[in-house]
Amino acid sequence: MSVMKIGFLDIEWVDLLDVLLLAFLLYQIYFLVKGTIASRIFLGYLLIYLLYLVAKAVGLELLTTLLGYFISVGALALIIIFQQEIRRFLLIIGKSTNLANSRFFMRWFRPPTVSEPATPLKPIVDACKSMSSEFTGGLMVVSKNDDLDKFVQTGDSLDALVSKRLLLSIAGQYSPLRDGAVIITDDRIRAARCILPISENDEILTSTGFRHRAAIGITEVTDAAAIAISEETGRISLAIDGEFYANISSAELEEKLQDYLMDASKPRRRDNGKSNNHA
Ligand SMILES: Nc1ncnc2c1ncn2[C@@H]1O[C@H](COP(=O)(O)OP(=O)(O)OP(=O)(O)O)[C@@H](O)[C@H]1O
Repeated sequence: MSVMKIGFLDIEWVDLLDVLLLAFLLYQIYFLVKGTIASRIFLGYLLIYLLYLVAKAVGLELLTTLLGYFISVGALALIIIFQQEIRRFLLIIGKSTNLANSRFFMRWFRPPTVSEPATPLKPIVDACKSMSSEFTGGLMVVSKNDDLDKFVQTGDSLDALVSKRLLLSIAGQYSPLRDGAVIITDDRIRAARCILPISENDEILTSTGFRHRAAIGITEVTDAAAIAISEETGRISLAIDGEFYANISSAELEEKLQDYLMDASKPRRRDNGKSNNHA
C-alpha cells in the first residue's frame, strides 16, 4: 500500500519501516564505536566509499576500478577490523534479550525478594579500605549474572569463602598471587592472578594505568563490577558497565556495589564502550 509519491518514487509502509530500522541500526553502531579507534577506521572507510562514488559519477575509470577493488574486499576487512565491536554488539543483543533480566519477565516471575546480594560486601569493602590506607594495589571483580569462567581460567583457581583476611593475604606485598585480578562469584573467591581484557576506549585519560584499564575492560564485556585499588595513590575506584567511578570512599563503594548487584532489572547502557570518569 502506497503512503506517498515523490516524483517517480512510490513510497510504501514497508519502505518507511526499512529506513527506520536501518537508521536505528546505524545509531546503535555509532554508539558502539563512538570514542574507539574503530570509529576512525569506520569514518576512513566511509570517506573512501564516498570518493569511489564521486569518481564513478565523474567517470574517472582508473580510480573507480582501483577503489572498487578496495571496497569489494572491504566487507571481509571490516569483519576482521571490527571483530571486537561485532563481539560486543552481539553480547549486548544477548544481554538485552536475557529473560532473567527482562523487566517483563521480572514482573510476572519475580523471584522471592532478597535484601542482600549473594556476595557478602562487608569483607570486600573492609579489605579495600585496609589496602587503600596501606597503599596496597589490588583488582577485584565481583560477578553479577554473567559467567566469568573464561577469565577465571587465566588465573590460579582458589574456590575459597570470601573473607577480609584472605583478600588481604592475596594482595600482600610478598604474596605470589598479588599480580592480576581476584574474581569473586557469590560468596566464593574463585581465582586470583586472573588476566582481564584491557579497555581500548580512547576516551579514558592516557595517564590511566593498566590495572584501572583492566577494571573498565572487564565491565565492558561482562556485567561484573570491578574494584581497583591504586598502589600509587591508595585510591579506590569502581567500574560498572564501562563507567568508571574514580577515587570513591569505602562507604560509596559499598553503596554503589549494593545498588548494582541488587538491581536485577538495570538495563545495560546503550553506549557501551564509552567510559566516563566520575572523579
Ligand atoms: N590486564 C590485566 N589483568 C589483570 N591485572 C592487570 C592487568 N594489567 C595490569 N594488571 C595488574 O595491575 C598492576 C599494576 O599495573 P599498572 O601500574 O599499569 O596499573 P595502574 O592502573 O597504574 O595501577 P597503580 O595505580 O596501582 O599503579 C599489575 O602489576 C598487574 O597486577
